[in-house]
Amino acid sequence: MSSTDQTLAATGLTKHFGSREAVSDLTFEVRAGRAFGLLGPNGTGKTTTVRLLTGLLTPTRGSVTLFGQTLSRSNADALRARIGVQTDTRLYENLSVRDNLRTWGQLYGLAPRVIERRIGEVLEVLGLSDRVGSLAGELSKGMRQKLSVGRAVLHEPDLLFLDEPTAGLDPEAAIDLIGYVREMINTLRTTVVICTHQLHGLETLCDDVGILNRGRLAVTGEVRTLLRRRWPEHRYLLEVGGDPASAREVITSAVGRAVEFSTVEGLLSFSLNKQEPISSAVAALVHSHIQVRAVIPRRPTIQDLYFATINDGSAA
Ligand SMILES: Nc1ncnc2c1ncn2[C@@H]1O[C@H](COP(=O)(O)OP(=O)(O)OP(=O)(O)O)[C@@H](O)[C@H]1O
Repeated sequence: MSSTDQTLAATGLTKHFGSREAVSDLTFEVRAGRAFGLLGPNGTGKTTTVRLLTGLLTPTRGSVTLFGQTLSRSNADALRARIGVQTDTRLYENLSVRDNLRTWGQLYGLAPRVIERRIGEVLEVLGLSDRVGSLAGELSKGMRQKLSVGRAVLHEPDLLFLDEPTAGLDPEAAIDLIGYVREMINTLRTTVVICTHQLHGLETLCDDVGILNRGRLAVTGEVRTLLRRRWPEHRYLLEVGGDPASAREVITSAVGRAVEFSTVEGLLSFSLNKQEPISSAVAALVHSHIQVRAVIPRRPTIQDLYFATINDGSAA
C-alpha cells in the first residue's frame, strides 16, 4: 500500500487519565475512501480514541499519522482543516439553521459564494431545506443531529468523524443519512470513521471495523475478511413442516456427519461447509416427504462479530 492510500494511522496509541488507562496500544489504519467503524461498549475508549486521532488529546504513548504526516502541535491546525468532526450536537441555539452553517463555513475559511452553495446542497440531501430559517434551538432532536452532520461536511472534508450520527433519527432518516455518507465516500473519496452503537445494517456503510474492548483493540480489519475468517461455513435457517427432529436426522444423514442444530425463532439453524451444498440437504428432505417451507441463508453480520468479540473478551 502506498502512503497516499493511507489517510489515518494509529501506532501504539495509549492514553492514561491519572492511573486509569483509557486506551492502550491501539494500532490500525484507515485507507482513503473507506469507512471504518470504531465499535465497542460504553466507556471502552471510542471518544478518547477520536479525540487522540483529531489532535484534541495528546497521547501518553504512540502516534497518529494523518494524510501521511505525523500529527504534532505544529501541524495540528493545518491537518484539522481537512477533517470534519460531528461529535456533539452543540449548536448556536439562537441562530437559524442557515446562520449556524454560515458561521461554521466562515470558521472553515470558505468563500461566501461557496458557503451559500454548500448550505443549499447539504440541507437538500439532509432533508432540512424547509427549516433553513428556523432557529437551531427550535429543532427536534433528529433535526439537530442532521444539522450537526451538515456542519461537519460543509467544507467537504477529506476525513470525516461521525459519532452516533443516526442517534435520534427515525429509521427512514437514518437510512437516508447512511446513504448520503456512502455517496460522499463514493463520489468525493471521503474517508469516514464512524463510532456507533447502532450495529444493525452497518455493513452497508463500513468497509473496515475496529472493535474496542476495555480500551484495547480486540479485532480490526476488513469486514468481509473478518466475517469469513470467523465463520468460514455457510449458515442456514430452515422452516419445515412436521417434526423438526425428523428433519435433523435426514439432514445429518444427507451430509454424512454430525451437524449441530439450534432453533432460532422456531426455525432450524445449522451450518454447512463449502463441500456440502444446501441443495443436497433440501433434496433429501423432499425425498423423505418433509415439507420445506423456506430456506434462508443466514449471512453473519457486523453485529454477530461484535457480540462474538465482546463475549470472547468476557470469557478471557
Ligand atoms: N477526561 C477524562 N478524565 C478521566 N477519565 C476519562 C476522561 N475521559 C474519558 N475517561 C475515561 O476513559 C474511559 C473511556 O472513556 P470514553 O469516553 O473514551 O469511552 P466511550 O467508548 O466513548 O464511551 P461511550 O460509548 O459511553 O461514549 C472511561 O473509563 C472514562 O471514564
